[in-house]
Amino acid sequence: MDSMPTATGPRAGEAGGEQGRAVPPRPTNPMVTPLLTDLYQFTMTYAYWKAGKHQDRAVFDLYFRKNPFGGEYTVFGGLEECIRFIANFKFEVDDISFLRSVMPTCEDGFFEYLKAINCKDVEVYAIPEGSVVFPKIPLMRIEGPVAVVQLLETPFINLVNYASLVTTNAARHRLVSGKSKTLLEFGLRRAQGPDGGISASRCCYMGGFDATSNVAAGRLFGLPLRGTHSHAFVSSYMGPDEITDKALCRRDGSSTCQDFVSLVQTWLSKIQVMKSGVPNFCAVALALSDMGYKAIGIRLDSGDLAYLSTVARKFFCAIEEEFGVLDFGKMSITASNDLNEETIDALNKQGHEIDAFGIGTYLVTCYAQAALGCVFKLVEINNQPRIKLSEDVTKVSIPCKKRCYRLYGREGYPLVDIMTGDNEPPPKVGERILCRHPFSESKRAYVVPQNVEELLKCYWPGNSGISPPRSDVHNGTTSAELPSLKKSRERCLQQLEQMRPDHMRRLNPTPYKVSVSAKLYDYIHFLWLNEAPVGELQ
Ligand SMILES: Nc1ncnc2c1ncn2[C@@H]1O[C@H](COP(=O)(O)OP(=O)(O)OP(=O)(O)O)[C@@H](O)[C@H]1O
Ligand SMILES: O=P(O)(O)OC[C@H]1O[C@H](OP(=O)(O)OP(=O)(O)O)[C@H](O)[C@@H]1O
Ligand SMILES: O=C(O)c1cccnc1
Ligand SMILES: [Mg+2]
Repeated sequence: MDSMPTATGPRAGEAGGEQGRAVPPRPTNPMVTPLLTDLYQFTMTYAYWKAGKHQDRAVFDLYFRKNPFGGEYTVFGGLEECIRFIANFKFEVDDISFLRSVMPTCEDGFFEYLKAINCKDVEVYAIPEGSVVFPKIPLMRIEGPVAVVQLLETPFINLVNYASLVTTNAARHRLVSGKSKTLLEFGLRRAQGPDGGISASRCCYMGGFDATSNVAAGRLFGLPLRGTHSHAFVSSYMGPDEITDKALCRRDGSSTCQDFVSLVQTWLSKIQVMKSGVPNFCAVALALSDMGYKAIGIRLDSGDLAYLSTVARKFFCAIEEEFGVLDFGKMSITASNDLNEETIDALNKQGHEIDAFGIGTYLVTCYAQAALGCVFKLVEINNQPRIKLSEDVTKVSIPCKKRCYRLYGREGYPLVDIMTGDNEPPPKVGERILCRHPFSESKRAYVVPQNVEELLKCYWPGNSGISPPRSDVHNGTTSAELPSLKKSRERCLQQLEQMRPDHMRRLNPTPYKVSVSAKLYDYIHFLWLNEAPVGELQ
């Protein structure tokens, strides 16, 4: 379990010790409580209870239907917060009082039932956070008493939807920038409220950013913090005369320069050729260098960033050459100002000398696409498969409790994801398997996998959860530990790199194949025909 501190109070079960196991902390945002759901979930829970079917064993899949940003991949985020949520799922006394006031016709027995609800009978299987994922494949499979799991629909989608969207956005910015660039998330001021800002900082780090300017997120998640300074700071000085304490001690403490400002001005007189802040920066950097300090660099925040970065780099290199200041030419150049994938792509095409991009508004608001559109669909109840039909074939759900695998080809690339029925034997390395498009009869392919990866792992009850003692093996899958944020970031970067490049390109990327086994295909279409009414023409 991630050992990040939380600002929201003690870990559930902390006092009791729960057999000495570590326990997932509360959700990062204290607003994430069992009331953070839609009213209709309570209406349905009441109806399940009233009908005596609240304990029916249900299986729901959480998935999305289409990749965002015109791309052909998504990065999964938000799992840890879901696990924190169910680990601490409990109605407080005043939650119950409030629910009584909004559901005045419900019997006392229903509220007694709600009071006693927790998630000890719920199981959550999920793809590890930070994984590259595709439409239709369940990101999470949630099993448990139908009335309880129904209450999880809204908060789970809420926790996964934006997290996955912004992680994907961050990953896309990483891919267009290239591995060698430093990416700084500067979005807090433009994020959709405090929660948008905090979640964005965590997710952008997971999606491949290096650091954030968001101090609260730095503290909550242990993220690297970085920052420069703004125009206000520069323009707050009317002139050098304002600087009263002019002394600067050498870095090694050996002596003190009584008038550092004059030292800077001497340098400035030697290099003043460019009409910008760059010579000012260089004069200070050179004077600092005299005193044994090393300046870090500049940030460009307006104008033509490709041109200005090139001019600044030339200036730095000329100074290195002229005055023999080692590595002055390698001074870091950060750029910001309404950057996004397109502008970074344009800068790359023009050629530039930027080392670090500071990206805010377009990144955290997910300006190019507002939501991912995750859904939570019932796929089985009391071992009976359920299917949701729709005129729109992309909206037909894939029934049954399923297992999901990623099959890798000879060159090491993932070739296809495949869903099978829960009881089907898993695909085997070196054994040919038929992969079928779930809805299009003619689309199918044989695959001989060189590697088979099972995608869904059991995260709840986890082997570090507050869940009651029970076998750590569920459905043949050993409970997985939630990885640290750093590990999820590594997973994300490694998986992005492992994908075939044509799936990842920005323009007209090739769709990655998502399939079902032949057996599941037949079963889906059998159910479909069974459930779809036959029309009558007159
Ligand atoms: N070389 C470039 N190629 C493509 N886009 C660029 C380039 N340089 C900067 N941009 C982008 O062009 C836009 C310029 O913004 P804007 O019109 O506000 O100009 P500005 O120079 O920032 O003005 P101001 O100084 O008033 O803020 C920004 O979105 C920036 O990221
Ligand atoms: O541009 P973003 O990608 O959102 O990145 C963050 C921006 O926030 C700051 O300025 P701000 O936008 O507050 O003021 P400015 O536009 O007047 O510089 C900073 O200088 C960046 O430009
Ligand atoms: O540190 C910076 O340069 C910064 C931080 C937030 C927003 N804009 C810039
Ligand atoms: Mg701006």
